[in-house]
Amino acid sequence: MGTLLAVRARGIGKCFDDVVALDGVDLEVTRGRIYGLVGPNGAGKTTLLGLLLGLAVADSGSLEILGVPVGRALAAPDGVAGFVDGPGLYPSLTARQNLTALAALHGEGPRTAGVDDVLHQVGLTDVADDRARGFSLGMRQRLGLAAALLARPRLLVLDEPSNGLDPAGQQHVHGVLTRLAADGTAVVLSSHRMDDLEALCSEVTVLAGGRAVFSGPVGELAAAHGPLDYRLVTSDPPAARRLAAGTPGVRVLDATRPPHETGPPCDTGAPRDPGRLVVRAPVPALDTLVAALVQAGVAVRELTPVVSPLEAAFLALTAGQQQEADR
Ligand SMILES: Nc1ncnc2c1ncn2[C@@H]1O[C@H](COP(=O)(O)OP(=O)(O)OP(=O)(O)O)[C@@H](O)[C@H]1O
Repeated sequence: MGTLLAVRARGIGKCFDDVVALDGVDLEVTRGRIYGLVGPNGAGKTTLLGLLLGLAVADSGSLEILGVPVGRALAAPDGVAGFVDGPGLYPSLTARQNLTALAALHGEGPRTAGVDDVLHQVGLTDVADDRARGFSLGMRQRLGLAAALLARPRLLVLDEPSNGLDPAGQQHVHGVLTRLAADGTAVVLSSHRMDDLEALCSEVTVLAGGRAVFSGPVGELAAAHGPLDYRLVTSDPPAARRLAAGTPGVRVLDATRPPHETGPPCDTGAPRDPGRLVVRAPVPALDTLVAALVQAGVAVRELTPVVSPLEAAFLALTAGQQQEADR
């Protein structure tokens, strides 16, 4: 079983003076999978990724990478590549020169990829001879990814690889990562974007205040939240409001409150947009409400979660922990 794991971390702790960046974090990443780390700012994501890259050493706990225990010395574990805090590039060199310099450091061999190949993989062939200085953030991210790919890593570690990518760039990078995983590489990435997680990751760890508050399949995270808030637009808003208020399990919320806010619902005072209703309900109660609306001849024109289930779960999981950490 151990050899199937690219990362096996147990009880990882890391402090910076009196700041507890990681507090007993466990992490298991299987080879051939894309694993997501999410969490609010300061949750500990970059710190954890830095440990995987050998840029820092944990204060406590045990860490095994690609089956090899990580020691106390600062060193990039064999078979691992990636970046945290943005890729390190030479701005005055072209994309190709940056990669050629790195390739020379790696030394050519069966375990390294060619410069042209990685440029092609990340879609930078056309700008290969442009200086990195003039690159947009998204292009720098792609070049950083290309640099990591040179080493043909068995574990790829990326800190917010989607930063600055336009939708086409994002799709391209997703394609690269998906192919790598299909070939057996384990990918660990951090992201603030739930769409990244949904599109890419099979499993995810949610960090808040240095602790893992959720670890498991992305689908389970989406289900890890109670009733969602739904936006309800109908042909007869007053009737819909009355019916919603009378349906067991359905709470009518003030449609003017910020959509991400969780906690007890507000009163049902007149919303700014009287045609729109926001209700909080578990799915069975929502079904009952929709049936009641149809029976009363009220047309349902829109019924959508105010935030995605994944986002709602993320907000609910991290809010309490983060407040605790901030105290
Ligand atoms: N080198 C350092 N020196 C001092 N404190 C640090 C250092 N690196 C991280 N920290 C602190 O450790 C905590 C975790 O930081 P980290 O950068 O890992 O969080 P993060 O989840 O990556 O945040 P973000 O989403 O903002 O990138 C923060 O309180 C941060 O200020």
